Amino acid sequence: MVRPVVVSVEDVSKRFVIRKEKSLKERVVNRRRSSVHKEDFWALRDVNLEISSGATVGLIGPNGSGKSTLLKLISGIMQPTQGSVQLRGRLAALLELGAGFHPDLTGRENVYINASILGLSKQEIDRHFDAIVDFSGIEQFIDTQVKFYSSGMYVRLAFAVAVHVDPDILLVDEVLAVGDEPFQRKCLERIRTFQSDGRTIVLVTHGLDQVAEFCDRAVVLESGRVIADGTAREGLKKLRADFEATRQEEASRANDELGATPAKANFTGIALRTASGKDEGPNPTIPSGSPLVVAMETKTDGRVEDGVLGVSITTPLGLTLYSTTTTMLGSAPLRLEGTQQFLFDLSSLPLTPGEYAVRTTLTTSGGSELHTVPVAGEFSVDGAESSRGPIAVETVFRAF
Ligand SMILES: Nc1ncnc2c1ncn2[C@@H]1O[C@H](COP(=O)(O)OP(=O)(O)OP(=O)(O)O)[C@@H](O)[C@H]1O
Repeated sequence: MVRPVVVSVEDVSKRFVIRKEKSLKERVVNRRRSSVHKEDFWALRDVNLEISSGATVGLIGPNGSGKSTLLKLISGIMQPTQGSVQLRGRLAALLELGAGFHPDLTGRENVYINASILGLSKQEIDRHFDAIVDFSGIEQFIDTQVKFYSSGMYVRLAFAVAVHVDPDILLVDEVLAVGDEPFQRKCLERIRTFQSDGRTIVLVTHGLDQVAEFCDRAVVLESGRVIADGTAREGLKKLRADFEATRQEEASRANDELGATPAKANFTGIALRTASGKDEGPNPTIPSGSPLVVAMETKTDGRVEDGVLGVSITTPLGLTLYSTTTTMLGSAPLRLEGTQQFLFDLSSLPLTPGEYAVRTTLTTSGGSELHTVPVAGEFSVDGAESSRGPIAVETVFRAF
């Protein structure tokens, strides 16, 4: 079934003008000119996005990549500098704290104003009012001015309004994270109900587990551009790889700043071998409980006297299921020099059917990182599905 497009973002760019105070010297030299520099800053560049009805989309990316700005453009509280945004259906948005509610008005007054902006009549709001207050759990404070609310109370009321106005499209910015655990769970349950009702949800979050759990699509932003748009798994993989690359760059910059010249040791090849002993290409499939060999080649410029190799099995989203190192296995520190080969022979992997990844690490015995490959290989485990969770346990059921 082809689902209609309900959010269409076409060639959208957003420019902010940033004002920077001039230094005292600049002001003295240029006395007649204004005391501020103005600079253009493009928070979004050429963004194209079509979201179909019923989709749950996660907008992810590093800090400052433009996620909240994109959500504000979709919600209409901000206009694009270039391009256009089109919507079909009633929209409710939970944006950054402070947007939407008037601080000097009470919770009750804000519920009426907010819900009427979102398209409900006075009678409809009267009908939903008790349910909204009940969902928010802040009945005691409903006649208090919202400027005295804690951020969690604020979000509770805002979320309660948003989900009671019967929206076709729900936009949620990171705000949910400020609610306490029981309230977050309640919100996520409500989001699940929204999904099964076939409503459209766009979620900005740094909670990558939430994206894995809820979203059928992930859009990755970086410096205002869409760098990946696909399944949640593809998006998360791309983002994690980027975070890892940034982390490694920062670590090497920190080393440079310290004037340290660490020996350069790298993985130059990694292969997964199954019981057959052959290299089975990049994505082998093994039966549950069977062995896997991780073979690796390293190359070292100079010499490392105390190398430690590590291997981990992770889920595709990076959760570690198993991890070991040469030290943990009782091996003495490795002398790394030139090109060398090593292997870890994992004699039995009791995993349930699914997809998994292998991470490899190379450090010194003091813990300094030499090279990490977050996804050095991927493999699948096949077999009958008789349980949930990653570990395969042979279980027999008997009735008496
Ligand atoms: N009103 C504004 N005026 C000037 N610059 C702004 C404005 N709003 C956002 N920006 C800038 O635009 C960029 C993108 O901001 P945005 O809040 O969309 O990022 P984000 O991906 O949501 O970040 P985070 O993960 O930190 O919430 C940032 O560099 C931010 O400083």
